[in-house]
Amino acid sequence: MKITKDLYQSNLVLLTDFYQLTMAYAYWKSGKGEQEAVFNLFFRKHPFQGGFTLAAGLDYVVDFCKNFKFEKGDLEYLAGMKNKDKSPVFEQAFLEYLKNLAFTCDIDAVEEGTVVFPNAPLIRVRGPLIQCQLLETPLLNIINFQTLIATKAARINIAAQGEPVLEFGLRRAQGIDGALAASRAAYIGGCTSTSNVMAGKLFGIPVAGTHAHSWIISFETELEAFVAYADAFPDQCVFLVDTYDTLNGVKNAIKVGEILRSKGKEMVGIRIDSGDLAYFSTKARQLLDEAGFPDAKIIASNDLDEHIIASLKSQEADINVWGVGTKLVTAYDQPALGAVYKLSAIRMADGTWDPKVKVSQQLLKINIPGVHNVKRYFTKGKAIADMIYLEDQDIDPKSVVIIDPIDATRRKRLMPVYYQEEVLLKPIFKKGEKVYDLPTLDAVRNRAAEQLESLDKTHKRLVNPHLYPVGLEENLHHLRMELVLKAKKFDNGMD
Ligand SMILES: Nc1ncnc2c1ncn2[C@@H]1O[C@H](COP(=O)(O)OP(=O)(O)OP(=O)(O)O)[C@@H](O)[C@H]1O
Ligand SMILES: O=P(O)(O)OC[C@H]1O[C@H](OP(=O)(O)OP(=O)(O)O)[C@H](O)[C@@H]1O
Ligand SMILES: O=C(O)c1cccnc1
Ligand SMILES: [Mg+2]
Repeated sequence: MKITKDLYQSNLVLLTDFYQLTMAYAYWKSGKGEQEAVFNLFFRKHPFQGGFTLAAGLDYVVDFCKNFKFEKGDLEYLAGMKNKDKSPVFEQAFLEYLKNLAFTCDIDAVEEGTVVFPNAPLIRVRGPLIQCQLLETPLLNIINFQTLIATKAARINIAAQGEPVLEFGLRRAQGIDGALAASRAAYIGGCTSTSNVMAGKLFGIPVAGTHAHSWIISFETELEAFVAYADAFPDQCVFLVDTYDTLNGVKNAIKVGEILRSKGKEMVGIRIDSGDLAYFSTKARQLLDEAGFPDAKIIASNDLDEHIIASLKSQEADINVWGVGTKLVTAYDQPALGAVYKLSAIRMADGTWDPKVKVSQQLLKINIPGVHNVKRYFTKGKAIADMIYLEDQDIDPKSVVIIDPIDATRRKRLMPVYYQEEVLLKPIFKKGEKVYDLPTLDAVRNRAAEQLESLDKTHKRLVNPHLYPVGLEENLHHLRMELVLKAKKFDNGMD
């Protein structure tokens, strides 16, 4: 998908925080700009108090990197930026440098639709410091949001237990790209369609919908409105029944359903958008069944989320299709994922890597150093643990121990000889050249479904999920501890 071309008619190289450009300038001036570095994008805690996160957004990242170029207009804008004393912020030679800057990084990333866990990288960027730094903000912007919404959608779809979830969020989404990116991510997370026609056009997502109360109240009576709708859409009739009196609305839908049937057509169903959805759906089901419409679907909407859907399921509501808008596309209960992008290694003059940690009072906030990757172990198709390991470390496959990054007393011994394994970070760009074929959106959606299937149901519980084990390989754990102790100079760790 070419977001830059289709949506913005330009590249997005200035879609970054100003401080990335000022740092880039200072790196350049200090001669460090080309020093090779490694940064990792990861999050520290699952959103929505859940037990899994579904990665999304890589397609946009690839598009962003392919179009990473400072063009004339971008440089003119930067040239016009002035300090308080009216001197230019960026000297001309630096703007020349930006003009000639070509994207040359290596990017390794988990594929879209992969289930991911805290602390393990979703994206690893390796390349000249300046380029790595300039990628921080756009990569976080893209991945944070789409991953958040794909995860929310997956939770909603889990609650719906395989029944279709129609995404209705456009009117409440966070602006234009918030809406489009949310529709895309919601589809990856398992939604069956979007109401957003432009998302349909841009991404090939199936577009679907019913009609609004305005249609009904524009007529003298509800029955007239249903008849006129059936006339326009004899093959796709879903009647919104709750404008005046829901059960009377169902009776009117049945009347029009019978008219349609006399013409050899079949109504698709009804939609209920207010009131007690358990009560009205059960009553509506009885009326439809008694009238000979057992196949008519009952669609419910109205501020739904995974918790209300799960509650309606437990109340045995007779709902077959779920329309979900606001709470999905705005990630209502947690508006940001909180993924970060941290430097983990820098290449020294002698060619060796210098692993880096940013020390914090909380172990949770201390990043994982070095050039690392993630391996997932499976037994009988089920994911059992993820190991974060140093890429150049020899690991004895017969005895793998992973250590919890927050609590080193929590360890798990793995016997990989009995397992299948998958390295999660896949090469996407090598020296700036794309080496990865982007899958279609449908393939990403299928991967998400398979990945969720590979996860034990205890991790997919909506509340108080069982923690999936993610640990550091022993050597990486020791390296991290060593660096932390060194940085804290041993004695002030308890200030
Ligand atoms: N049986 C139910 N169990 C749990 N939650 C429900 C049930 N029925 C509906 N809900 C949810 O309760 C909330 C009801 O919203 P609200 O108080 O706005 O009432 P309403 O029926 O939508 O009123 P209005 O007619 O003004 O739209 C919605 O989020 C809806 O999804
Ligand atoms: O409730 P959501 O999950 O956001 O789903 C979309 C909602 O948008 C429409 O009504 P709208 O909210 O615009 O008006 P209403 O609440 O007055 O029906 C529709 O009838 C749904 O209720
Ligand atoms: O098609 C629908 O029923 C629909 C679309 C947008 C928002 N609410 C409902
Ligand atoms: Mg509403």
